[in-house]
Amino acid sequence: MASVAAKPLHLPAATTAELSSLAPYSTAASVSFSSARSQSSFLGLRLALPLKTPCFRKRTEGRGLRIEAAAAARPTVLVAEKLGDAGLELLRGFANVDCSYNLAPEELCAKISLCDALIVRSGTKVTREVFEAAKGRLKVVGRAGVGIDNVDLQAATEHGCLVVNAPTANTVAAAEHGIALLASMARNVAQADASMKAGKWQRNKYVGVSLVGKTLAVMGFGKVGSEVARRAKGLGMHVIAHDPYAPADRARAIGVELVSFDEAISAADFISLHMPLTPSTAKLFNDETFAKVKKGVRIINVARGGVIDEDALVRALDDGTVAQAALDVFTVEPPPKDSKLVMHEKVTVTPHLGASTVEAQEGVAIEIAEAVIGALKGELAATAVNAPMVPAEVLSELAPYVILAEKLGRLAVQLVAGGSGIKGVKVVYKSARDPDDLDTRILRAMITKGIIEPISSVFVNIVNADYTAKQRGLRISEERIFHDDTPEIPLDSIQVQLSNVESKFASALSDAGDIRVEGRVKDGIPHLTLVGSFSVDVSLEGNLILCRQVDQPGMIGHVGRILGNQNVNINFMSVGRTAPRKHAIMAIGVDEEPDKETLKEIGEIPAIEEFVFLGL
Ligand SMILES: NC(=O)c1ccc[n+]([C@@H]2O[C@H](COP(=O)([O-])OP(=O)(O)OC[C@H]3O[C@@H](n4cnc5c(N)ncnc54)[C@H](O)[C@@H]3O)[C@@H](O)[C@H]2O)c1
Ligand SMILES: O=C(O)[C@H](O)COP(=O)(O)O
Repeated sequence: MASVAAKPLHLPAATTAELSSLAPYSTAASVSFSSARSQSSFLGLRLALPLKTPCFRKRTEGRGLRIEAAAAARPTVLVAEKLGDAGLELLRGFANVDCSYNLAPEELCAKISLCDALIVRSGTKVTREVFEAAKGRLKVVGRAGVGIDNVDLQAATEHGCLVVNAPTANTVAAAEHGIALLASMARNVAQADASMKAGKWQRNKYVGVSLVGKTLAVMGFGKVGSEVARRAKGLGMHVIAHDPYAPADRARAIGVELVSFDEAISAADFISLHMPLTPSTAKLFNDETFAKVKKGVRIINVARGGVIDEDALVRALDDGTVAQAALDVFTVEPPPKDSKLVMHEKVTVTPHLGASTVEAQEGVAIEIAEAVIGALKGELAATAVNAPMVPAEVLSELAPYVILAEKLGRLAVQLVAGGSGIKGVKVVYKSARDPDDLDTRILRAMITKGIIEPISSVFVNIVNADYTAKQRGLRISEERIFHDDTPEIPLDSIQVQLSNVESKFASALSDAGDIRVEGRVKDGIPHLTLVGSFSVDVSLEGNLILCRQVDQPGMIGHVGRILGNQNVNINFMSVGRTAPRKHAIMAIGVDEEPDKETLKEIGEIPAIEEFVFLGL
């Protein structure tokens, strides 16, 4: 293989396509492309650049290109429920913040198309209608808390909208509230308080039960459940837990035994609920379940109202199966004023106060503001709910491979002859890493983006890549090949194969008849290294002309002259051949897009057998 560098390499610069993709948006800050590129590329520029007025100036800085928004336009964040001041302050430093609380569903739908981000707590239903009404502008929904059962995740994913939550800042508050309800229920604090305020002194009526030595079953041994368990042990309780997905050693470490569902509910004097509301936990506590509990059990729920069949609970309270219940959450919030459950004398209630401490709300507000700002900047949030969580260090290591992956997808799809329809995509990663040490989800998403975006109006990002591929009937399979090299480098090469398609450039077909392109990262720059069965070596910047020719002297000069005459700048040229004087492939990287006449002239060179122009 001969490789001729016609010009020194440039670091990746924003292409014409990228610049034009910025057009419908303006931005709060600047987006810069340097050798490693900004993380905005991972989620797609449209996620990073949310606003409307296009007003960019280009200026070269060192070896990269920087694009800055000349307009002072900023993204808009709609805060639909009360959020702590510290979080609001952070948001205001970056975006226009509209705090509009208690919006009716139609008011939310009316506002949302003007917003780039929406922040809610548990009181706002973010339905499919909201995503549809957003008309593609909404880039991120931030749930200032843990439970995301009020957000239609499927609709968010289909619309390429990232959902992030604040999963840790209210854990202790919720656990403390669970313990507060446990203790106050056992000692009838709320009932006795109401009675005294009604002028009564009922010491005999409000005899309670002790906690020490009693068995508490923690149902759902996650963040809140394990904190409740820890505290209950401090109160001298015997704690068991049921959680089908919790590791036994985590439970053992705090002296808690993990048991089956039936064992837990039949042994417990107190049952505390801490699982999420999902299709499999909805109404998990029902008539059938209450039939198995120890008679006179007491139940605490600071998880979600929907995990209990509330009518069944009223029946169980009425017949004494359940002695008392303490509830912070309800199937419908707020519950109806005449709710039998809320009004039941054996029930202690609070209006979803689990997360409502000053400390927790400050923490949640900061956690969600940071996640939303990060997402608007195009970074992958560590608390993403509907996208793969890729740690920052992994992202930065994979940055050039992410660009390579998208470009290979873009190249491969442009080699398909119209009408042949792509079905199967195979990606082969060659790496010295153990498969567990190489997270390819983001690479797969970017290949999908590269394949789908040039042939459709769909905007693909890491959130909706798998969904969009499935929608289009695109099957993407991945294969790892072990490469005997240093595992310091995450990948040796990425190969993209499109099966069962015809190519407009027959030389791109492998012996098996698949379109095949392979690339590597060299000095941080993505390179194309294989087309069909031909080795080449060309940096993936700007545009590419691929020619198959009879290998003979003067070809490089001939094509170079035609391009030069039209003032088309060549940034790289590489020739790969099967054998001297047989067939060769010439890959030419060009900064500008040659006009049709120029391309025709190249095609008319007698030794050129086929050629194709590819925009990257
Ligand atoms: N009342 C409040 O204000 C308040 C505050 C915080 C959290 N919450 C709610 O508490 C719940 C727990 O929050 P978290 O932060 O601990 O979440 P988490 O994800 O850390 O823990 C949930 C646990 O439930 C387990 N689980 C799932 N399905 C289960 C099942 N069928 N049976 C038993 N366990 C199951 C999971 O394995 C996980 O360990 C959530 O519903 C959350 O919305 C309420
Ligand atoms: O899931 C949660 O984080 C809690 O239920 C808190 O909800 P809230 O933010 O509406 O108080």
